[in-house]
Amino acid sequence: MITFDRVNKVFGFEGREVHAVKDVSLTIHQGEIFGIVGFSGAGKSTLLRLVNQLERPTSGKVIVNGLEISSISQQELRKLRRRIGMIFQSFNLFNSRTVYGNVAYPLKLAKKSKKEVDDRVKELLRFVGLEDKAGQYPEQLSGGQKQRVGIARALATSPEILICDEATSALDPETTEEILHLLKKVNEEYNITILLITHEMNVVRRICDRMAVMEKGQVIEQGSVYEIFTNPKSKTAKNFVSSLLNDKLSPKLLERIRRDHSGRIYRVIFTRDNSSEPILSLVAQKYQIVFSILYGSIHEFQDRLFGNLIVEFRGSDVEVDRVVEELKTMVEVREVTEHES
Ligand SMILES: Nc1ncnc2c1ncn2[C@@H]1O[C@H](COP(=O)(O)OP(=O)(O)OP(=O)(O)O)[C@@H](O)[C@H]1O
Repeated sequence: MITFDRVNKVFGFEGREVHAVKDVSLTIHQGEIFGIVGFSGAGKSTLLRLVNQLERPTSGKVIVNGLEISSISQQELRKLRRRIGMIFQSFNLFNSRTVYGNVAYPLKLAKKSKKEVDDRVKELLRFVGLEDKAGQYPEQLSGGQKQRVGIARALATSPEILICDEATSALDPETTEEILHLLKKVNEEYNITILLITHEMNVVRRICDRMAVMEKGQVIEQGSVYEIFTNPKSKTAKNFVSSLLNDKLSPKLLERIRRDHSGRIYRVIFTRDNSSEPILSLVAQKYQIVFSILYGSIHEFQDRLFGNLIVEFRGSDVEVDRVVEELKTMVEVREVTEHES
């Protein structure tokens, strides 16, 4: 659906060159929600802007629906842009137009009849839950409502792709949840492929199927969200993941745990679709030892669980060794050392 094939983008800036996108190769499949994360300046926005030719690549190919877009005519480009909707962190609504007027705008540009415009605007306002706000102006709306208008407007011309540029970064956590839920509905009910950029791992965890991590213009890691969250390879991905999973033990915390707990301490990682508690309880019961969960979390990734727990086992060395051996057949277990914390 969208393919970046060894794409580079170099900007000339105050007499020097900025290599904003470096040799990026990436494929986003039809119907998926794909997230790109990275720190500020990593090149995410530039990569997005290459998809609808707001930027042209310095080298390499950007292919959208089989079309290599740097070689298409102006007319084809206009058509392509109608098939790509876009929403922004700052909503970019027309303040002088009503909610209705904002959503109707791209339809009028596409020269739809009055009835077609009216039917479509009403359908979309219903879809985003704003039927009763049609006559209001953006300044009368909350941030979440404004983004709903942004989404309705982006969907007006029935695009196949929706590009989201930090679409929830200006919203509070509860409103973010509502907008993510709406984006998921856009993806499922209209079968629209979504490409989003964000610096919030929670956004990716909640709705994306696959993801890429960018750093200094390059894609340094890509894969399923579950894969990257449960087994990040690069230092940057590890940092992003632990910011959300909160799974790092500071040396201070480890010291306190050691002081307060005399048993042997292990990190237990669940990456399968089984719940942590019964496994730990069953094995502990079998060998008659006691365990306590000292720290950690269990996260849900769409329909899969990931648990990362710090567990103390109390019993004789032989018993604990047996428990650990048995647990290792089901989950990942490793002794917590100063080094790994
Ligand atoms: N038009 C431009 N002219 C010159 N340099 C640019 C231009 N656009 C982007 N850059 C530079 O390219 C690099 C990547 O910027 P980009 O905006 O793509 O990163 P980003 O990951 O989206 O960051 P942010 O999250 O802060 O928007 C930065 O160093 C930026 O300063």
